[in-house]
Amino acid sequence: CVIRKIQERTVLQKMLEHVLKNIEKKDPQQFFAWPVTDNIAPGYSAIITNPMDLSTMRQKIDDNEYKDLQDFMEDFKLMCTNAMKYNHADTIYYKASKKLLHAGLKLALPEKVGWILQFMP
Ligand SMILES: CC(=O)c1cc(-c2ccccc2)c2ncccn12
Repeated sequence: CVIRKIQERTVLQKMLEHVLKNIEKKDPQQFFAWPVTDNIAPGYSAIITNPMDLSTMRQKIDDNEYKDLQDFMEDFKLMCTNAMKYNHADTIYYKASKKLLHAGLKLALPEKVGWILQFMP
């Protein structure tokens, strides 16, 4: 049997996990929790060429695909701007994504995460 090596979580992964958890708290309706499907959003995959959602971001943290916080925040901004592109400004999804974008950017400010940067190699 192949013993799956328990990967050590890097300091960066722990920090991104912390930011992600706080972003998830800002999306109680879980609009951003999973990939948007063409079933719930007609024509979505034709309009949004680079889809992104919180479950995909979590998987990328686990697979250590983010090289730094900025890299992670690029995916977060992509997720929010996708919603503002597909949904009209008067929809709950557009409004929720705008609110989430601003709340999420604040969570990534140095005074929010700076304390951990001192532990990074
Ligand atoms: C994020 C987004 O664009 C979105 C999430 C949802 C959504 C709705 C219910 C449950 C989960 C996601 C959605 N529905 C229709 C059109 C767009 N959306």
